[in-house]
Amino acid sequence: MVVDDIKTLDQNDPLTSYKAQFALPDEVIYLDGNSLGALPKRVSERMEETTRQQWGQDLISSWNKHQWVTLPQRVGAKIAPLIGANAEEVVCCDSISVNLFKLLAAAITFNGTHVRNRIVSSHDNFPTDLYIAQGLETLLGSERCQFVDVAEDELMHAIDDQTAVVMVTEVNFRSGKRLDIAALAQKAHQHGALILVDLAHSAGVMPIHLNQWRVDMAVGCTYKYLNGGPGAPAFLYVRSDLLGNLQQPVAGWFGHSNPFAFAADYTPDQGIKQFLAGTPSVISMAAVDASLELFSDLDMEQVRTKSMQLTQVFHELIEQTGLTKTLTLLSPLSANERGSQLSYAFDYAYELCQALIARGVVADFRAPNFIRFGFAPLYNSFDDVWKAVELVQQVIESKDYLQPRWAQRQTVT
Ligand SMILES: Cc1ncc(COP(=O)(O)O)c(C=O)c1O
Ligand SMILES: Nc1c(O)cccc1C(=O)C[C@H](N)C(=O)O
Repeated sequence: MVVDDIKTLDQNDPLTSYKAQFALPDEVIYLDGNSLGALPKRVSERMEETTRQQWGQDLISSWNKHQWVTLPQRVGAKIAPLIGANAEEVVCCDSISVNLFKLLAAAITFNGTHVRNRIVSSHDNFPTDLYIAQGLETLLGSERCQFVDVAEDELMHAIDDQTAVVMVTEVNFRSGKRLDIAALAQKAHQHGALILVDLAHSAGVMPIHLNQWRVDMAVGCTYKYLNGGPGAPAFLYVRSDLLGNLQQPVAGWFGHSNPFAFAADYTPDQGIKQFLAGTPSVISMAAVDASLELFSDLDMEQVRTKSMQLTQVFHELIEQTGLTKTLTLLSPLSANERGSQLSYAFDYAYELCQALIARGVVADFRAPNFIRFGFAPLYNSFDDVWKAVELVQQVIESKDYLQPRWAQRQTVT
């Protein structure tokens, strides 16, 4: 592959105009959109309007005038087509962690008997997913709720008649490996279990077909490929025919059928609104709402095609420059089997990551020893990939990663 091939790829990129929609610094090659997505310019404009006019001038009347009160459902409805769901099956609220607690607890109580008491997951899942399941087991007791975590490859075999809910993340945050969600859903249903999918590393970067795959419940975040900003609220999906049959444990007033009646007793809403708990974080959610405008005309197949090309070209260049002698690919070799990231193991991954950041290439390090490059098709170009690999080569060949100054560890890496 030569630089002219890269130019041709950029010239033929149907998504090339999207980059101008983002406020990225000129000198930075940002390959960390899988941790925190870049800032869309329209989000800054919306923040200005939401704070200055809606909050500043219209004050409390904005709950009605600007429909703040229905923002979780309206934002959920915008996320729905991106995940293959109907508008009334999705709400935007809380964090993934809190939404997992609500849905796992609802799934365990839905499936009722003490015989069907297991949450099955893989021990390579994102830690918060594991912690929430462990916490629920502690809360309910292991007779009522037993958490079983197995190797990712063993998931299919671990699903049995004792399984109440299978909890999986579509794209593994370490390796980037993609699971076959339709197959897992089928296996869960054969055993009478539900399936709950974490879409943190999939939403906004690949087509997702929750209804078609027959997924019962899902969660995802909006701060990665949906570019909603740091700490932006998460989303939650429940299949329509389960709505009304599940009861989530955080029975807050925003999940009440009529919150502004201020009744003393809790009557849950029968729709997706039941999964809300308290007052929505209006400002953060307005940011998500604005960012989602970027996705309204997007063809997610096109996004996926470019995402696969970006990871493919990056790894081809790593191979071509002989860097695979130093960096060991942790992600699946086939682009089709991974999400929009590449992870490489290297004993000096932390130092390499710091030396790259100093040169304007932002990737991230994950303990104990790997560097992760995330590719956001809306604002990463093939030229970014070319330049990033050149800089990786420069740092590795010069052994600059051995400089003691890179070894100073930060809390968030
Ligand atoms: C797969 C996955 N699940 C959950 C989380 C965290 O969720 P939250 O901080 O919104 O609770 C992350 C990353 O932050 C993640 O990668
Ligand atoms: N959610 C994050 C945060 O609040 C601070 C720093 C990083 C994150 C992340 O998104 C981590 C991410 N989920 C990961 O895959 O590692």
